[in-house]
Amino acid sequence: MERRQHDSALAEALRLEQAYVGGLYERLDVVRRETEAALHAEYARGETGGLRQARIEREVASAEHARRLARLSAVERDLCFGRIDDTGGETLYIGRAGLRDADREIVLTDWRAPAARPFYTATPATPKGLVRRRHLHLRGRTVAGLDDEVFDLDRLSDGDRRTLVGEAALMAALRRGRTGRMGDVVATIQTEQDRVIRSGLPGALVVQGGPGTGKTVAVLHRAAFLLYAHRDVLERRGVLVVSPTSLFSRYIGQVLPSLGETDVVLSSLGELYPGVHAVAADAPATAVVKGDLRMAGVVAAALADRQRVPEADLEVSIPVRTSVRDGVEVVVERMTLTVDHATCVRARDRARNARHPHNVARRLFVIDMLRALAVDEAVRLDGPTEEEDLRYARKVLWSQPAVREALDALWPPLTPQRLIADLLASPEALLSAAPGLSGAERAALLRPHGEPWSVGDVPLLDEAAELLGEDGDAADAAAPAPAGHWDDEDDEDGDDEELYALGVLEFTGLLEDEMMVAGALADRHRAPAPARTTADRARADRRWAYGHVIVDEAQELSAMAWRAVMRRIPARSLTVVGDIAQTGSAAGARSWEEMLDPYVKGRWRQETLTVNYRTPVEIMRVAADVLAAVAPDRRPPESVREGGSPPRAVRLDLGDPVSPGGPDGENGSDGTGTGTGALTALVEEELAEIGEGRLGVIVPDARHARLAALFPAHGDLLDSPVAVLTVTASKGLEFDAVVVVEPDEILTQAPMGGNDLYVAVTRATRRLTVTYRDELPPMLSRLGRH
Ligand SMILES: Nc1ncnc2c1ncn2[C@@H]1O[C@H](COP(=O)(O)OP(=O)(O)OP(=O)(O)O)[C@@H](O)[C@H]1O
Repeated sequence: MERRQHDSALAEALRLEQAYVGGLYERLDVVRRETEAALHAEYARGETGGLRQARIEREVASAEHARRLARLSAVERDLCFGRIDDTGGETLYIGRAGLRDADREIVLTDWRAPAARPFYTATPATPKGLVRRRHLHLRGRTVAGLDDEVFDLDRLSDGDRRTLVGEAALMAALRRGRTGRMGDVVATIQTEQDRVIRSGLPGALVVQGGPGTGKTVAVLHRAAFLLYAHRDVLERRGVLVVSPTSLFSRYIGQVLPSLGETDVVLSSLGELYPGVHAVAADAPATAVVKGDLRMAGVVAAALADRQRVPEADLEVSIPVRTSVRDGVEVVVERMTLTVDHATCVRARDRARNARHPHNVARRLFVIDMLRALAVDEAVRLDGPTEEEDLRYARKVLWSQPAVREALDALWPPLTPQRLIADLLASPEALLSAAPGLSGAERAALLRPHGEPWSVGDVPLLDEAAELLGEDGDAADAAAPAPAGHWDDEDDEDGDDEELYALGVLEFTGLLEDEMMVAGALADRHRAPAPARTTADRARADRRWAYGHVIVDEAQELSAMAWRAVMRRIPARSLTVVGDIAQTGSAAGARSWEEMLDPYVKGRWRQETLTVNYRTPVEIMRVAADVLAAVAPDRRPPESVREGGSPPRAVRLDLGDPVSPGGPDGENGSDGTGTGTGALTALVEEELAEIGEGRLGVIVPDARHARLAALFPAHGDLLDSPVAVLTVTASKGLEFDAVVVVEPDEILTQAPMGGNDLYVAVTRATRRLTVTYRDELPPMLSRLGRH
């Protein structure tokens, strides 16, 4: 009887909610059509013609309509996912976007609006004025189910004073199989995550949290929140999300678009320098040296070494008379022009002291040297030495290949790639530029020309680019310029911007850092052209100054990488997310202070996430043992999932890591397996257990190539049912089932091996299996008991 009553009440509630939600979708359709019409009207007014100002205004309006349309399309799925009723009888529906009806009344509240906040923060203990929170589950445009939490303090027992928000909806979300891509969690954001998401824009926020605490997902929602709350600034200046690998960038790539935000730049560390896609990792010893802040001085010294003066006077032999014989021009008389050593030194010092980037300062050097050559030529030929004549003579001299060659040898036009590749390939160049490094450190840096760039090279390239001026400057500096152009040392239009930039530098303390010259910063603040999106422009421009930067898995960044990141955010508005206990890179962070204090000393705030939404309690106990062994002062997060299958260890002999092949037998009768066949069988077994989900095989680096070949991925690795990964590549990812191969080798393969093992055993949402040949490491002994 009671059951029947409940069912009919539920049916009635669903009917009412369907009526409301149906109305919201109708309204969404109307707004979309209106926006489409406005966009077409803008196009119809023509893209050309009219005053420049009017044209720009039209372009801006079109871009705004197009962005709005993209946002409205993105919110179709789960448009409305919640409802709150307060003690005053008010009801609000919460959704992915805000909507107003034809009378401008709010019918759907954007999840980011302040009014929506109680939906995420009310708990039975602190109901924030709510009497009920309802989660709506949609299938397409149909309301398929709902979960209610009624806040009735009188009925609250101590045990009920849980802090999980919308527990039923949360658990339903967590139970879903992994799709290979991270999804948004807008309907089930938890209170501690909400605090991170809505923390203010200015300054540096550090989000520290153990594995699976939703750091990544929370900061992506934070990006969407900041764009909503500060759209004016951030749409112009852009938001950058830096991730450790491009695999991880792809893994998280869907979250912001699903929240209606498509204009955010996602970049891996190896892609931070436009035009380079570095994926290679350096050996730990190399990574440590390359990541050390002393490398900034080494790059500067390497550049200074390329600004030379001849040991004695400069002598250049140029043709003065030629004649044509048999149709070929031959030189019949040459003349040697000289610039004395002291003048060469003066020209070099003057160019250096101007404090312009190398490729810009080169112009000063070349002008001075050409002038000296022109004077010498005039003296030798008894020619005129009026300024006008010298200017002409300079131009003629610059067209002489011998002159160009001589000056290029002293102050060459350089690209960052050329400077760094030349430096790292030459023991002599390294010795000269890095006398402060030990012999072993210099040896660790050496690499042959032509090797692919490593992720650790990217900050060096960035450093070089900052000192050289942009690539375009190298081309300009190499090309002959009209004499008049080279006389103008300053770009007058840039003066105001340069003053503003100086102000910014002083404010942020960068002036003391001398990390960038004001001219370079001024370029970053010049008014944008309206045609391309902010993200497009920012992505292509190494010197872009972002409005906000989010750094995920931030513990992996070296000190040099931080320098490159900070350069992109002169206003120092950034969110830093990570877990010091998961640091895998030997050049990575041991503490947040160590990495951040050089830039924002005493001016950063920290939030800590404490609840693990990924790893079930049973697996987390194993992870906690690992953590206790490698970082006894850190506490693991508390898991909300229970009832996962018990994690297990399986003895499995895969042969030697380096020798190809190894035994190829099947499972032994005692449950011990040998060979890759046994691993394949184990993976099949696990796949059968998880049904639709994904499985990750996490392996020691030395075994990766051979084991990855057993499970070839067709297309993107993330879409494949089985992904074989090194620990570094698995960072930040998660799978329904995980098989960790040879934990002993993971522990010993790198200085931070303990942290790596902690990462590996915390990637599973449901099942964990560890395979080993000889002995389980003592910190995994709990597994041996299963
Ligand atoms: N509020 C939430 N509602 C639903 N799912 C959530 C919530 N918070 C986190 N999750 C899920 O928990 C999992 C872990 O989240 P996430 O990857 O962001 O954690 P993390 O702290 O970055 O982990 P790690 O440090 O191990 O990389 C993801 O599947 C995420 O969707």
